[in-house]
Amino acid sequence: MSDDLKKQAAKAAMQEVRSGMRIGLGTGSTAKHFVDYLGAEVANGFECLCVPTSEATAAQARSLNIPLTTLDEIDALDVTVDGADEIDSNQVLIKGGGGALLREKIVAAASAKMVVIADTSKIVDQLGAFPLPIEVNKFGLGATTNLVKKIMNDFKAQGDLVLRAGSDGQPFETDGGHFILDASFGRISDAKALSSALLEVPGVVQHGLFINLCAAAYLASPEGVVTMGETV
Ligand SMILES: O=C[C@H](O)[C@H](O)[C@H](O)COP(=O)(O)O
Repeated sequence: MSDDLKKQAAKAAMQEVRSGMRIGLGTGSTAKHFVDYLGAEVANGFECLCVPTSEATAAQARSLNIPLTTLDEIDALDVTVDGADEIDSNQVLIKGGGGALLREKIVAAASAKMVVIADTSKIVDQLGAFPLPIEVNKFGLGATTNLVKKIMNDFKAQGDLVLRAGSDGQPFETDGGHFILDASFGRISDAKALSSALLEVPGVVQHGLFINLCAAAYLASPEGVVTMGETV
């Protein structure tokens, strides 16, 4: 997706925020543009209190003087704006391509409204072409991997399960100190059942299926920004 389309989606979603709001800040190359736009507004006197979904977003927000807090200091947010790897017509998402899915899901669930920003290439008829990120505890990695493989088999996955590697070739470590398994399903026909099955595995911390969390989406195409769900 072109950077310009990411910017257009992020700019369009700025209409979701008002001065005085408590805002969740997503992670990734699209969310980064939203944080830039928000930072420009803050420089002009816009007031907000924000919770970042990753250390990377926190660093960016601090550099822009965006006031930050935590979900220990406040227990609810008005809105969260975040990217996605896939979105279907029911606004079910796959997220976690950047490894931030756990904090992203915690922040989205604490928000009155989650807004997705992406380009229209992220819209899919059926979820699953993008490998599903599954965040797992380091302890018992082999046993957890076997149980996840069994679930993939039960759900007729068409691809492999891969331990994500970082740029140094070592296993990628999340902000929470966990590993990520990327599960290539090919197609996911029952996201709810898959979610439940994965969460039954003791070593699975969380997965990247976001169900009943996304309320609205701004999706940019070369022809303009289309919306899904309850935009303002
Ligand atoms: O862990 C990362 C997040 O879920 C991202 O929001 C997602 O991967 C989309 O990222 P991008 O906007 O860079 O395509």
